[in-house]
Amino acid sequence: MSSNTGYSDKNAKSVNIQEPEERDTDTATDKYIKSSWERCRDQYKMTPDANVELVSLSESEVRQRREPMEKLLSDSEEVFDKIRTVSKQSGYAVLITNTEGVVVKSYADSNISHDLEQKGLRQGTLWSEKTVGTNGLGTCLTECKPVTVFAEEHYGFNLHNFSCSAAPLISPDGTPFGALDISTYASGNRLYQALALNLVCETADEIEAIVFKNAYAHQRVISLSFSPLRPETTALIAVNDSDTIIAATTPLLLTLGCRDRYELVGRKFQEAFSHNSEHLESSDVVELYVRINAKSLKLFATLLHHSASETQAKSSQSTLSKRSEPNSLAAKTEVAGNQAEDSPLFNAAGKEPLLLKQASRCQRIVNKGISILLQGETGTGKEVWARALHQSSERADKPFITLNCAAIPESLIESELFGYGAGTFTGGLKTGKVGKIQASNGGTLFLDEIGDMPIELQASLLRVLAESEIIPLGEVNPVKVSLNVICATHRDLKELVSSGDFREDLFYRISGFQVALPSLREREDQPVIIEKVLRALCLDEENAENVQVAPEALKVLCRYQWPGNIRQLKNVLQYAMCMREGDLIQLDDLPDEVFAEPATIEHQADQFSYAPPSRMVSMAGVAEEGTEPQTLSEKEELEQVLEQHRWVVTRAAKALGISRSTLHRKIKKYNLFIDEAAGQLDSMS
Ligand SMILES: Nc1ncnc2c1ncn2[C@@H]1O[C@H](COP(=O)(O)OP(=O)(O)OP(=O)(O)O)[C@@H](O)[C@H]1O
Repeated sequence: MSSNTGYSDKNAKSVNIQEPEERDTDTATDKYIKSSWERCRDQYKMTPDANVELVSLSESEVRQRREPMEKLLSDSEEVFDKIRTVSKQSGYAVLITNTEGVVVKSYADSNISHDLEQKGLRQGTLWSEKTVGTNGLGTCLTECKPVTVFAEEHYGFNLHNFSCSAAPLISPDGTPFGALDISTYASGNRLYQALALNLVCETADEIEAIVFKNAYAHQRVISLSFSPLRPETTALIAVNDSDTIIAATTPLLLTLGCRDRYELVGRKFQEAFSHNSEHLESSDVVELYVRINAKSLKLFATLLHHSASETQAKSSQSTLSKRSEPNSLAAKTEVAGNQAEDSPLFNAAGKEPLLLKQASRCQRIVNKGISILLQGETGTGKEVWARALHQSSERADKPFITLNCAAIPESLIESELFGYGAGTFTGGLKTGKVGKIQASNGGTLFLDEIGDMPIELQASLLRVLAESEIIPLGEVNPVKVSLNVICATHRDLKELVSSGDFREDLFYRISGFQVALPSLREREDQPVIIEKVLRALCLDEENAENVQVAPEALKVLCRYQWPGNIRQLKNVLQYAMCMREGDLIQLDDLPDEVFAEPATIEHQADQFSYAPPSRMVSMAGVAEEGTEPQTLSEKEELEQVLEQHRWVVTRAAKALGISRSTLHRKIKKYNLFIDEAAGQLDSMS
């Protein structure tokens, strides 16, 4: 067996080898088949007379690959039953692979499909294009597009008997997580295969919709269709509490003619559809207009379900209105009145109106299993807020564990998080170590500076969050954990997602509800915060209970820009406490930094790693919107590489060493949608 497959030779079984003839790529009619033949010849170095062998994985290797897809397979059982019924009648085998092309599940319900099983169309075989050459599953996964590979379109001569139609299975973040295929013996009639491709696409859409609804079970999900009488069940959109579109399914993107999912995802629903999604009511069909790529379309929207916070708000409102009808204003007042103003969250909010509102919202969702992401500059009180959330929750008497991803070396984050078994590391503790995740079991894990988490670890964290179990390093048995994770960052995570430095699926997993903590200079309650921090410091010093800030000193403090926010304020007041004589902090007691002009403050800001999102430089070095295009040569280089890669964005991005979304933005920025290229553009990649 070829050694580059990564699978053990002992499992390799070859099938039915014949001598193929020279393959003329110009005879391939379908553009995907043509590109695939070229890849086989040029990239995989498959010579036309090479043997095409099938790799069969061992049962445990297959189990390992099926495990992450187990939930999907059980959730989609009904959909699989439908396609199995059709396949049984028509003599097709149904195959589901992971992204490597390993068949993790197959159904063979007819005599023909049993026969196909014997030929290798069964669980455990590997159908990656790199290993087998042009084939339905492998080429579909490589192109990330539905394809039919009919008879002699297969690169391997020994596969010419087959006809396969496959469609990618797309996760809510737009990345494929596998492929679905139906295959049979090739007959002379291509029409059957066209129908098969249709069936496989529709089934893949239904599976995508199921995964989507599960992933956004706590968000507002809306279905959109062209006809009020036929509500589309697979064209779905998820919108968060701020009315921002956070995900859309492939059928919807195709319906709208989006060339890129970010033509929709990330936009405000109100701006895209001229309607606030909050105003959609379940069961009512609402007519909407959307404008994408200079095309205006009429659509019909149905709200499938509310977000968790809305549902909660609605149920508490209805309870209240039952008690205090007919005056709904009175009900609202009662909600406000019920909030314990001295609760940890209200205490952290001070008198800042924006934060008081957030405190009230957080109070409602804190025990609802909704992940909360805290965003704000350094020193704005993200950890204080996280602790307040923990103290306000049902987990208050359980541990609150913090991990600052920016403060420890990347190489240690994994063992800090997951812990390790006895004797796992040379130099590690002999007894092993319990990781932070396990230590926070039942309580709260606060992941500070989540934007600094290494990308490889993000996948492991996502798995832990999805499955609520960890496997400590060097151990084999998983440990169940009850997790409440609060994440915080001073970085613009969306920007990191765009530049490929932060996983989009993790972003949505950790940001069920976002709290933006304002900088100190933006706060309306500066004097209140100054007083509060001063009082806390006075408690630490004997006979300091009467210390006050003189009015002119207070004016200077309120005018200052505070790049280091409340942490810096604390340091400044500590200094002033040492300098003061008597009970009054005077102008002279303040450090020089607070007299700096705003211009110098920007410089200081860098020292405090103060980086407001609007000034953030993207990781891939892309100029921000509105800035001048960098150079003409960058545009030329992009065009050249895109041409080389036939406008398959995924491949071109890889060649350029940038993420797909960054390349999409550059394509837009330089207006590279020339007509003939636009047609070929790998839009959904
Ligand atoms: N609302 C508040 N009232 C009083 N002190 C506060 C408040 N918020 C924050 N502080 C103080 O400011 C300092 C910084 O707070 P905290 O560590 O929570 O900020 P942060 O945003 O998590 O910072 P970083 O991003 O650098 O981790 C701490 O000393 C904290 O006690």
